[in-house]
Amino acid sequence: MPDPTSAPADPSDPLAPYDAVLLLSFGGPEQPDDVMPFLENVTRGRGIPRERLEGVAEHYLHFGGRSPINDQNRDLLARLRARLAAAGSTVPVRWGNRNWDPYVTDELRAAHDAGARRVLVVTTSAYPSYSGCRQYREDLGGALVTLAAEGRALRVDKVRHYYDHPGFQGPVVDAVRAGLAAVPAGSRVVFVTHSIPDAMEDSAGPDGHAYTAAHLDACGTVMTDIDATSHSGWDLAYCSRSGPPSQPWLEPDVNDHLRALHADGVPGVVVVPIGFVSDHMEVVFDLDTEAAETARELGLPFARAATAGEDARFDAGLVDLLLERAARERGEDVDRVALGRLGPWHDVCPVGCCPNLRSEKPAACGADWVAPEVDGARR
Ligand SMILES: CC1=C(CCC(=O)O)c2cc3nc(cc4[nH]c(cc5[nH]c(cc1n2)c(C)c5CCC(=O)O)c(CCC(=O)O)c4C)C(CCC(=O)O)=C3C
Ligand SMILES: [Fe+2]
Repeated sequence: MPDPTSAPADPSDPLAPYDAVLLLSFGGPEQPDDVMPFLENVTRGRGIPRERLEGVAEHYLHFGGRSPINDQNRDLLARLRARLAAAGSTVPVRWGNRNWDPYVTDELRAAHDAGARRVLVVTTSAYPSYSGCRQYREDLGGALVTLAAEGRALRVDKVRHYYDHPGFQGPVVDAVRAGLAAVPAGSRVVFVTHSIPDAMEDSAGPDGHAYTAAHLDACGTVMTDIDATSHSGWDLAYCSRSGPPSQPWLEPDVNDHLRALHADGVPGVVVVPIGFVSDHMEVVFDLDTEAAETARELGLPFARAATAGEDARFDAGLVDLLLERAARERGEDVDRVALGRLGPWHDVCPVGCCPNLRSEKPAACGADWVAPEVDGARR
């Protein structure tokens, strides 16, 4: 296999015109000493109360101060490299994060120094919202501004959201089936995603409410593939609420919802973390620890369905999306595969999509991005 971190631009590469790929993720601490600095990175300027931060620090320390997310991304990176190489691409693939080492700015700088000028980004966030879309785009934008001031000119594009892609939904269908096989007949399917402030939901996407619309569409589409006699319906619930208590966030909380289902006489639940692509801290703490404990207290049979990220169809789907976007950039007419009723998400986010309600920051990969002037001669 060619060196995955340095390869020249090649017009015959299936990823042309791109000359680098960046897997962009959230990041997480690797050891106990990283926990507080990581949490400060995540919450800087976000108005999160100190008590919430200390509570979340304990979740991480409960798991040895190490988030599972980085190793999951290392594994995904290796699978993307292998699959792209098998597809005949020699374009280097890197991994960078918003909130922890390896940081996105450092990875883009290294990509530039290895010769890259057009980078295609794929994130580990499947749905639109400020947190899942523009915030990643702002960090890319900030990185490009920093690099431009250093004389490094780069262009980045981002693959469309993939909650509606078969590479994401196929594994979820199998996970729901496996979960239902592990609980009593007539159990309820409880899809779970990250809660966000109501104000973020109201403004998600170009016209608002795109976060819940995308989730409900994905859940409904997955359920069309599930035997209707094997369950007693489905709902969408939320986990990981943060922010001050005075601020409304999306509800119901998954724990409250399990209590309500138990009171209704539901014989069991399959909790499906459809909002997350891998078993990171929200899944292993908020669902496998907290929600599982709630179910145990209620005596409610409980199964937690797998996330999509470890399934081979997931990395195959991301590679299809990378190749699709490259083909579209070359002007080819390619079919944009999308399940459900909403149609494929934007390749380039429209102006004002998923706004930052706190401050205006330049965000890459959108129609409102203005490339910074590049200083010096290194371009
Ligand atoms: C929509 C969404 C996703 C899914 C999309 C995506 O994947 O990006 C997501 C993912 C993740 N969130 C993560 C961790 C955290 N999120 C926090 C805080 C927040 N998340 C929010 C939303 C989301 N978050 C919001 C609205 C806040 C409040 C602060 C703000 O308005 O910005 C905080 C601070 C403490 C707290 O407030 O809970 C932490 C530590 C990790 C890493 C896990 C690990 O280490 O394994 C991952 C993958
Ligand atoms: Fe989060």
